Amino acid sequence: EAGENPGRQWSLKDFEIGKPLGKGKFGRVYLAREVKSKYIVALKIIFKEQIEKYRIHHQLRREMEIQTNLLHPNILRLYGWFHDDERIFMILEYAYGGELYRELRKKGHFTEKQAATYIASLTHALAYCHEKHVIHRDIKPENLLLDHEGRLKIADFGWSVQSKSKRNTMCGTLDYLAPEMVENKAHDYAVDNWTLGILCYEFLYGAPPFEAESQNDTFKRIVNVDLIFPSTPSISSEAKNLINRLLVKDSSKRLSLQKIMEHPWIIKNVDNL
Ligand SMILES: COCCOc1ccc2cc1OCC(=O)N(C)CCCNCc1c[nH]c3ncnc(c13)N2
Repeated sequence: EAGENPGRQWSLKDFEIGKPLGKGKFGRVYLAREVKSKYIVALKIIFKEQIEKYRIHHQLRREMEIQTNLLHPNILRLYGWFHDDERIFMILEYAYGGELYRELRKKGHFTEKQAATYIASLTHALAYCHEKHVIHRDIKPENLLLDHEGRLKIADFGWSVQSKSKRNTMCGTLDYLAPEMVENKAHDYAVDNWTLGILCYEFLYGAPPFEAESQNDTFKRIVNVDLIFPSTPSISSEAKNLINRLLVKDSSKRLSLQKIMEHPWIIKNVDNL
């Protein structure tokens, strides 16, 4: 399998490129097959001029070092990478189920059982990242993928940082950003806990809680934690309790990842805990 000899130098001639899987800000992802082993992978192709233009070379390098060292069932594997004169190629685990948000748009919203299962998977993956001093900071539905068994995989670590200290660089779309980030204050691991609250709400209602016409209105709703639970779909009080304990302005008062795993809504709705 592609990961067996990580040290070896890969090149484009080792792969047959298949259908495009999607287009991101900095690159396109394709289905691909390693010629000798016939192993199926995803190949993310990023143009070097894009990297120079957006001056994200060091960030991309950090992201690839981080993702190579992360080994977790809910984190998309980065098996290795190579480059030619104008492109960088990332050899990634292929997620057959594609992007989770397509699933969310198709279904409108997930059942409480499905939402709780995804939140538990994300919590496990984040606990693992925080143990390795990695803050993801940019978890949003299009960076969440599903494998052939419908298991959640976090893909893009574009904004992750290997950090012990507090960070305060703006990043990501506003909807998922915690108050301390949109207020450009120093922030720490707890931003990922806030994002779990945003995603839990979005999985259950089909849209993020602070969505608004303008970025400025979203900004105001986030910093005021202007949280409203619509009457439909009708959601259990346990689910609302979890969301209320994650979308807390004071980052030190947000429910910890450990406490999320022990929350009654998770215990009640997730099978293989
Ligand atoms: C700096 O980059 C770090 C790595 O980022 C990614 C790795 C793998 C990705 C996506 C990644 O970033 C987000 C992105 O490019 N899009 C939103 C466009 C493509 C969406 N994926 C579609 C997809 C379907 N089946 C897949 N199996 C594996 N990986 C996939 C996909 N995508």
